[in-house]
Amino acid sequence: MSPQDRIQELTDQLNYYNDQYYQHSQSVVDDYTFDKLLEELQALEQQYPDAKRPDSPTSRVGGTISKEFATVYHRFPMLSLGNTYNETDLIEFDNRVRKGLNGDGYEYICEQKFDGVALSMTYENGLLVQAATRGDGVRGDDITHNIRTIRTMPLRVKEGRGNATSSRSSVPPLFEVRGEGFLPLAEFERINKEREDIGEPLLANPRNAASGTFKQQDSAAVAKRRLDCFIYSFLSDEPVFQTHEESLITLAEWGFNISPTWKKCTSIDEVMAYIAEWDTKRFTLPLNTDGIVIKVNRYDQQRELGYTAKSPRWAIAYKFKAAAAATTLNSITYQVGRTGAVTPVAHLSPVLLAGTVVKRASLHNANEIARLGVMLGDTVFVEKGGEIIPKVTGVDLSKRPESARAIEYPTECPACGTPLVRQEGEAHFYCTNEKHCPPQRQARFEHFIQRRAMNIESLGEGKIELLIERGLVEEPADLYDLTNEKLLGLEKTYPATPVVHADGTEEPGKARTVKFGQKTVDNILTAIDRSKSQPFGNVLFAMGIRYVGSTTADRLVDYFGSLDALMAAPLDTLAGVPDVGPRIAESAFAWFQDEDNRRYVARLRAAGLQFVSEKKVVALESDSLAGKTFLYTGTFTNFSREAMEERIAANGGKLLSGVSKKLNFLIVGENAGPSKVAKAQQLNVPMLSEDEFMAMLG
Ligand SMILES: NC(=O)c1ccc[n+]([C@@H]2O[C@H](COP(=O)([O-])OP(=O)(O)OC[C@H]3O[C@@H](n4cnc5c(N)ncnc54)[C@H](O)[C@@H]3O)[C@@H](O)[C@H]2O)c1
Ligand SMILES: [Zn+2]
Repeated sequence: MSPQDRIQELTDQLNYYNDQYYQHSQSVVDDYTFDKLLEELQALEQQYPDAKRPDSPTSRVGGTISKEFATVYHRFPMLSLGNTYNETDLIEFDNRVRKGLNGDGYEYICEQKFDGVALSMTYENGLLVQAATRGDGVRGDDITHNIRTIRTMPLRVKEGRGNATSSRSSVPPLFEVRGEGFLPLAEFERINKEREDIGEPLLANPRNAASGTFKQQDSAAVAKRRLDCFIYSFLSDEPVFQTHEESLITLAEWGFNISPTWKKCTSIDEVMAYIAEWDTKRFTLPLNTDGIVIKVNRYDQQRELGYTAKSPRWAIAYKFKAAAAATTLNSITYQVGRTGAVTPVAHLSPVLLAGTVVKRASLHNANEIARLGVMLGDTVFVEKGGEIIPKVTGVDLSKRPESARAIEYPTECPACGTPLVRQEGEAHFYCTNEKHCPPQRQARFEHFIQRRAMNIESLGEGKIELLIERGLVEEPADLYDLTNEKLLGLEKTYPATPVVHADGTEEPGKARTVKFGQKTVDNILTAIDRSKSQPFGNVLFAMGIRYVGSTTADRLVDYFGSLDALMAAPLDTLAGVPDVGPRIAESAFAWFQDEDNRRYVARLRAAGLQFVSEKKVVALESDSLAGKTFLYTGTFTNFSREAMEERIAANGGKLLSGVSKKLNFLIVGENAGPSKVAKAQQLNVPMLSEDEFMAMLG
């Protein structure tokens, strides 16, 4: 292929990766591969400038803006960062800085390169007035209402302490801060556990999950995922600070969330030491990072060095290659989850990876095994993102031993022998023996006792296992037949699992004894009794219907008010409930048709659980809004949120949760969400002012 053709090919390929990455929150290739291809394109374009295309990814910031949000123009362009994976380039960068500053002394500030989504926040008179994504660097999406859900993002800046020693105690009337929005790892794990629990496909990684969440329309749904943001820069028309360091210190005083991991370095050697220090320490942070950002500290020097079309000349990102290690795949076991999904787990020869010993890694599903082409006995690469369990990412075919054996994916459930099935479009095989498959049964109990369900967590940590084993319980309804007599004195010792240390030595680990003393039994019986007053939404969630997570359960409860109404509802009605849709509706409908499930529900009812919503029923004032659907956005002079919702209900109207074709009216208050308004315009949904709405009430 000619170099010119290669330029065409790379441009198309990289533009496609960018589109997937920024528009669809998906990484088709890993960052290292992407960056190497970009480097190749850059080198070719330098050699053959005539072949360079105007849409080349080397001279543009990767993202674009979307139609779903209002567009905002950035006051200062949001650029990318030059990056490198090696120290030689870093020394070259340092040389360029020195040359550029003509022998003037300089310092660097080193920061973590947080792996999330770039955000820009504008403050006017101390108030957060606008927040936007980077978009194409010039224009971004207005996602102010989503950013307001971030608890660490000040809506109002804390005024300086009035120590009057510098101009920095007073907040300038107009400024912008930039930061990285992210999903904390613990939150990512929580969401995925919940998704697994209700049978939803898992989110691929925290970065993609964060970028997908920031682009959601419904900020109530965004608020449920506890996004966070680290601020790392300050911009204003009037000079406020002399150095980046000063801005970081002051922004923290103003109430911004500044990661305390930054450090001032006076030489490139100190920078290297900082990089070495964080190479493994970064895995202790609450979020993923993928490198270190090195910035010239003084603002006047930053201005002197200036910018390329795409990135500042005064900063560079040193990127860590994903932490990877090679080891042997010894065996695979298959785990069965609550919904019967079978997940293969790779058992490896212990290997040190980013400071911890890894013995197990995730292989996701049968498709993934086929995609990797992996065999037992192979040398495999394992990689660690921030996730707890690392993943197998490739095979070293050159090391395949003659004894390597093909992986035979089980055709029967490893726990109960039921033939496995796979539905069209599903990645997992399932064991359909929902009721009697032991791991599914145990997981059903664990689901039932969790805090957001019946809150009987004193039964955790091996106790359920023991109750099942002794034949005291078969299904969660049996919990309500437990007595002091049946429980007191039960005991079992679980064997130790060996612990492998970083130096390869092994320790036998500790055996664990589960014991039902009087105090434990009292706690359990009290919690079981108290669970009878858990609200109906929790009970519905506890039943463990596939796809019915706790939010969906609450929506169904809000709509139907009682289990009888829910069970009597035809499929169409179920599917019409806001945020439910056909897939969940079918799952719930089928579940309630099943004889066994009906019997189970009857037992829970007999045990005295809540099957009716306690939500107060609003007395009907008029039917002036009958048959009409409403949504409101912003704040109102005459109504609080609750009052607004009550008036709609009391006059026969129905509240929807988002702008759709089903919406009849959008009531627009002050500070209305621009995305809701834009969507309503797009769908031709009429908008009402507060006065117009009051007139409709009559
Ligand atoms: N795998 C793929 O398919 C694919 C596709 C497109 C892009 N990418 C990756 O994304 C990179 C391009 O993304 P980019 O343009 O956002 O550049 P970048 O990620 O290399 O660097 C710029 C970004 O770093 C972030 N950042 C994090 N911590 C920071 C800090 N302390 N100070 C300043 N900025 C900080 C900001 O969001 C900023 O916008 C590529 O180099 C590649 O690695 C991957
Ligand atoms: Zn089974």
